[in-house]
Parts: sequence; structure tokens; C-alpha cells
Amino acid sequence: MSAPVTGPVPTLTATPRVLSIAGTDPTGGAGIQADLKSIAANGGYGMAVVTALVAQNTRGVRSVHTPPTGFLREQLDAVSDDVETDAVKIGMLGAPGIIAEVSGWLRRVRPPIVVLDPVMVATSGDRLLTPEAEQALRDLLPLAGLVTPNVPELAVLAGAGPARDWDEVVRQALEVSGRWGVRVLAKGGHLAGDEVSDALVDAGATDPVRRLDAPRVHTSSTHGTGCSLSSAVATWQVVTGDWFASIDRSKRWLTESLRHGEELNVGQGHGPVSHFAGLWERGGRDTSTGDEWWQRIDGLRRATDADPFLTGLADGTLAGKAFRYYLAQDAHYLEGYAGVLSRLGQLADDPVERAFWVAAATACVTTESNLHRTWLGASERPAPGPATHEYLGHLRQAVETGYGQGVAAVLPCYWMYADIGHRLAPRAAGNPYAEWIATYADPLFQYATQQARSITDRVAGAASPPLREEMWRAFERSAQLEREFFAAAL
Ligand SMILES: Nc1ncnc2c1ncn2[C@@H]1O[C@H](COP(=O)(O)OP(=O)(O)O)[C@@H](O)[C@H]1O
Ligand SMILES: Cc1ncc(COP(=O)(O)O)c(N)n1
Repeated sequence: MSAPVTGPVPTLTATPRVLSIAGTDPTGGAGIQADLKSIAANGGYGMAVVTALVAQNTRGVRSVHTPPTGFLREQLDAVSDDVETDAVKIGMLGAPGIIAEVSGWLRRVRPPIVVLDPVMVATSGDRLLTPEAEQALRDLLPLAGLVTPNVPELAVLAGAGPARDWDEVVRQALEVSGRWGVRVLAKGGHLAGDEVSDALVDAGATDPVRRLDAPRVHTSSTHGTGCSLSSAVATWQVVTGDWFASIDRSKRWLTESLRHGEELNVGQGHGPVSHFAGLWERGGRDTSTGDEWWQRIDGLRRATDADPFLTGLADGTLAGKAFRYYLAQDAHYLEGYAGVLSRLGQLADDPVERAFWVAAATACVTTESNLHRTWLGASERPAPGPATHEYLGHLRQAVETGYGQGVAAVLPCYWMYADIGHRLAPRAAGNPYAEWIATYADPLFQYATQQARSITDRVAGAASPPLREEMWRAFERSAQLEREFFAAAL
């Protein structure tokens, strides 16, 4: 039974009204066009005041047209005379006159949330801020609640050369934060490595450096990532009131959008990210944590694919003895696994999820008895091997720690088998193991895998960052044990 609800009932948050003050990108990937998409994708209502009209595309900037500053003021006043703005995101400012105008407006209107993306140079390498404007931009920093420089921009703000590694990024961010009394989101997109780190740096806080890591997406579609991230953070900050939580949500959304950027097929240079990919896929705002984990175990999955047990299954050369050992272990495993699944059924609050786990446990028992009838003789029953023991021990421990950990721990057993089955089935046609492989390529099993994935996404989407981290560890450990389970047969 779930605990009775006590304390204040949270009210539904109204849609955040977010204003972007930035330059344009007619190809829609950066600047104001990206900001509006990002605000909408993250659940806000976007508004836009144009500082500069930029003739640019995914390959570079051709020219910049700056309307008179008096007209900029008219745009800003047109918004603030009429609309109550919950958050402002500031992007390309270009020149000192524009900075002065925006600074004056901020002092008059005092919007509650201000995120400043100190745009200086486009991804293409073209300057978007005149060198004379750099000092004026530094003077604007204290008016912002958060400043989001990339590596070269941070260096300019710190008055140093571009950082070459993460420690230097953090040092420069602390320096900028301390000197201007501003929170800094230091972004590591320009550094190398398979993980991309960002950090919320606040020199005056008890915990001055709070880091977030995400898997690096290997893509050329990185145009407008900074614009999109800062707009998302401004939007989430209205909802959460917590900078770190807002950055975490935004970054997970951005990583997913980066992953789908190339599918848009826009332009020949650095293409845009796909702001609405998650929305299109799931009809909701939550990001797919499962997809992120799946990408993180990419190396492990490749290694599993190359495992001699699996290559032997695919081409039919696997020794019958090894296969029979594997099946006997699988029978032990399924027995324990059915218990773990029914425990998940007891823990689930949601009736649809409860029904899913109970049905899954039943299916597991049926599969195990079929396995005995069709593949294993009654006499063949070696004791559970160390890999089987360890895997089951891990699953039982995870499910006893909590529903989220349990859900995450059982996911690899679905997903890795469904994935391997789907890919091996066509290659194995006609060989002695084809029938066994076909059970995992079966559409019903693929469908169950989809359901297990969406349950995981739902639970992880609602989880606190520490719980999500525990879920990830449970998932990753299961994926490793899945591989060891195959390897143990040889
Ligand atoms: N290839 C990538 N994969 C995942 N995240 C990325 C990638 N490139 C950039 N990011 C993220 O996008 C955001 C913008 O990063 P960055 O490239 O440093 O700034 P900018 O777009 O302003 O140059 C940061 O949160 C960064 O971690
Ligand atoms: C109008 C405008 N503003 C900002 C950027 C920077 O884009 P990025 O986010 O890729 O650094 C841009 N290219 N154009």
C-alpha cells in the first residue's frame, strides 16, 4: 500500500512565459528560431525580441544587419508593457549599443529569471560579438541569474586563453563566478572525450562546483546547442526554481535532441538538433533515460556481439555441449527471475505496471517449463554456475532496494535479448539454434521489451537524480552480467 498523501498538494504549474532576446538564424537551428523551439519543447510559451538579423546557414555567417537600438527598445517595451514574463534568455547581443539597451531594460523591468548565453562566436567560427563589446558584456553579468559560456567564451570572460581540460574550465568558471558574483554554467562541449561534462559553478555556494555528465553524441548536428540549452534552462527554472535541477532536465532533453539531429537532414554544414524528437516519439515531455543508458553500454554490447558463444549460435558452429550447459543455466536463471518479476508486481503502484510484471512472471514460468520439455532432458540438471548465482543475486538485491532499481535491473534481460534475437534470427535461419533464437525475435517478446522500456522511462523520468543514478548502476551491472552469462557457457 502506498503512503497516504500528506502536506501541501502541489498546484499545477502554469505554462512558463519565456522571452528570448537574441539574433536570428533563417535556417532555424540557432538564435531566436532555436530558442522558440527549445522553449516550446520544454513546456514553455516562447516570445522573441530580435537584436540582429543574421544572414547565416549551417555552414556559416554571411552578414549581420543590426536594426537601430531605438527599435530594439520599442520591441522590448512592447513585450513588457503587456506581458508578465517569467524568464528571459539573452543570446547574441553583437555590439555595445545593444548591450546598453538590454541592460537598461533589465534594470527597469527586473525579470525574475535571467539566463545569459554570452554568444561571441558561432559554431562555424564566425564572430557574433564585436571585440569592443566584450567589456560591456562582462558588465552585464551581474544582472544574470545564470551565465552559460562555452569554452572559448569562458576564456574571454576570464581574460585567459581557452581551457585545454576540464580542471581548467572549472578554474576559469570559479574565477568568473567570484569576480562578478554570478552563477556560471560551464559547458564542456568543446573538449574531447566520450562524456560531455557541464558544471554549475557558484563561487559563493557551500558546494561551489556541481557537475553533470552526459554521453557525447557523435554527430555533426551541433549548431545551436548553446542557444537551445540556455532557453531550456530558463524555461525549467520557472518550473523547478532550482538551477541544478533545471540544468539536469535541460541537458537530458538536449542530449536526446542531439541524438536525432541528423535525421532532420537540414543543411550541409553543422546541422540543427531535433528539438521535438522526444515529443514526436513519445507524445510527452519526458526524455528517454533508457535510450541514454543503451548508448552508454554501446561498448559492452559490441563486446557481447563478438562473444564466441553468440557468434557460434549465429553461424551454427556452437558445440552442443556448451549450448546445453547454457540452457540448463538459463532454466535456473528463469526460475529466479520469475520471482524477481513477481516481486516487481507487488511493488508497482500503477495497476497497468502491476499487471505487466505479473504477466511477465507467468510467461517466465511457462518459458522455463517449455525449455525443459523441448530442449533439456529430465536427467540434465547441473547446479547453478557462478555467473547464474551472481546475476540472480544482483537482481534480488536491486528489487529489494526499490522498485526503480528493480525495474532498471531487469531491463537488460529484455532489451539485450530482444536486440540480439532481432539481429541474429535472419543470420541463423536453418541452423540448429534458429528455433531457440526465434523465441527472442518473436514480436510478443519485442513488444514486452517496449513496455519494459517505457516503464523504465516513466520511473526514471520521475526519479530524483540520485535515484536515477542508482537505477543506472543497476542497469549497467545487469548488462555486464548478461554478457558474463553468455561467456560462462564456454
Ligand atoms: N556532441 C555532444 N554530445 C552531447 N552533448 C553535447 C555535445 N556537444 C555539446 N553538448 C552539450 O550541449 C551544450 C552546449 O555545449 P557547447 O558546445 O559547449 O556550447 P556552445 O553550443 O555554446 O558552443 C552543453 O550542455 C554540452 O554539454
Ligand atoms: C543568432 C545566433 N545566435 C547564436 C549563435 C551561436 O550558435 P551556437 O549555439 O551553435 O553556439 C548563432 N549561430 N546565431
